[in-house]
Amino acid sequence: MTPKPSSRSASPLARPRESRLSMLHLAPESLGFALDCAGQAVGAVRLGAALPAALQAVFVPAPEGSAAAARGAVQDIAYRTMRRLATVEWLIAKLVKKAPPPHVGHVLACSLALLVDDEANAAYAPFTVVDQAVSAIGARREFAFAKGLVNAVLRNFLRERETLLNAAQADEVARWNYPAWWIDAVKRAWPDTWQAVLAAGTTQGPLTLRVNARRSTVDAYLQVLQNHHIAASRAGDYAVKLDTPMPVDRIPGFNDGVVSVQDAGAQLAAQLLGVRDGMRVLDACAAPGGKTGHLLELANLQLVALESDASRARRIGENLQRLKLEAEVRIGDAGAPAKWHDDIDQPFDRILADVPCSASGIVRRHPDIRWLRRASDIPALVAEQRRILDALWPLVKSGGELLYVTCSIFPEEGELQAQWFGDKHQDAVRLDAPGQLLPSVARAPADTSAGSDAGQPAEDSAGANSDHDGFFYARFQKR
Ligand SMILES: C[S@@+](CC[C@H](N)C(=O)[O-])C[C@H]1O[C@@H](n2cnc3c(N)ncnc32)[C@H](O)[C@@H]1O
Repeated sequence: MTPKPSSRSASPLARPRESRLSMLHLAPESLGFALDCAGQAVGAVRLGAALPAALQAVFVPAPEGSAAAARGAVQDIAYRTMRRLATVEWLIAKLVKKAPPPHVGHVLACSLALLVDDEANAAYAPFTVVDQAVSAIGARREFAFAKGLVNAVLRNFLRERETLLNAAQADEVARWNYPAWWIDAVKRAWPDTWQAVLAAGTTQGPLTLRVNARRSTVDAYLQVLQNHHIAASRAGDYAVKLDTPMPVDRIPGFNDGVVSVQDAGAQLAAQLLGVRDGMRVLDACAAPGGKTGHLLELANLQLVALESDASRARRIGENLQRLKLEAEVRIGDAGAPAKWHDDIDQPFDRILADVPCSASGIVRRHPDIRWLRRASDIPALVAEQRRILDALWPLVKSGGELLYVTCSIFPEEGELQAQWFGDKHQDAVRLDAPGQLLPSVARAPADTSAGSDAGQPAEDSAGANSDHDGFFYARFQKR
């Protein structure tokens, strides 16, 4: 789920007039321009905005013609910075005596995020980063005074790089790049594998495709990719993982609906529901429609796709249009069926309850989530998930099934929730399902580093040594 802007800060993207930035005099294709824009996006996330919305807000006023040239670089820098935010904020605190103005701090954070990788993996040469960061700060009239500071901080970092990065390891937050409450929660939940779970979440997820079963097979599609000289491998019954991510419009067959982008762990949902032609199915929290599309690829269904957020619901239609498939899209609250379900006599054969959750299992694709969530969000989400489950259960036909799904790694939203449901609903029989899938990163056989999936099963239900996000699956049948 793409995280929504936090309700705590009503409009983190709207700057008060007095804090608006002055004109930026930089070429849109320069690294300095990208650092400035990424710095603005990081600043918005720090005020509570979701990163995709923050990036969108940065691009809107960008000079004409700059979007295409700069968008990729800005996005890449902002996402990298989110994954290393605690490390770079720790470094800034070490390297400056007095906290700089927020925009200067955010540009510094983005610049350091480009410098912490060793030179072999770095996206830009270190001195280019320093030079362009200084230009970015100098190009805003109100911050030009801080050019010397930015130059000194970045050069000092490069001089003391190893010592500083080693010292950062002693600070858990700076080392793992999650808030302290999150690190504690993962340690409590997964005492034997917590390091691998945290490390997996700071990698960049692969580009995984779902092959449309109506149009092709994994083997046939791998052949198509090979003909296009695109390296890829099987990652599940319908899943293909590209060795190198690429824009979707360059992926063969994407625009025609032969494949969709979907994580290998997420692809299990439609398979676990065991849908057959003619079934009546409710996809209860459906937007943007990833799992809706998969269900319809597997069988001819009477499918109701329910979503509470009208703007997100539009994306279900867009996705299905590309796949040339149809569902009945309804806007409504899954926790209040009386408002959208008037066919009381027609219960469902299958219900997919892909409920709102912490999204803690998909942080490698949405690295901002960890900085937006608060520990107090978890009990609120647990209560909401229970409300939705209680309301949906009466809509399941006798002999029918409900699949409970979260993209969370916290047991409160996973196994504990499934146990609560089974205890409460005596007519619910728990069926076989994967339970908790922890995020895993495919690795070479000899790799036993902390960043590998050490401590996790070598093989799981998403495929042998596959590379997938974190999910929880529980399946219940009504007696
Ligand atoms: C995890 S996402 C669903 C992802 C979707 N199943 C897919 O595979 O593309 C959860 C969705 O539930 C929606 N939602 C949240 N609360 C809801 C409610 N009470 N009733 C219906 N939908 C809800 C959110 O807006 C969000 O789009």
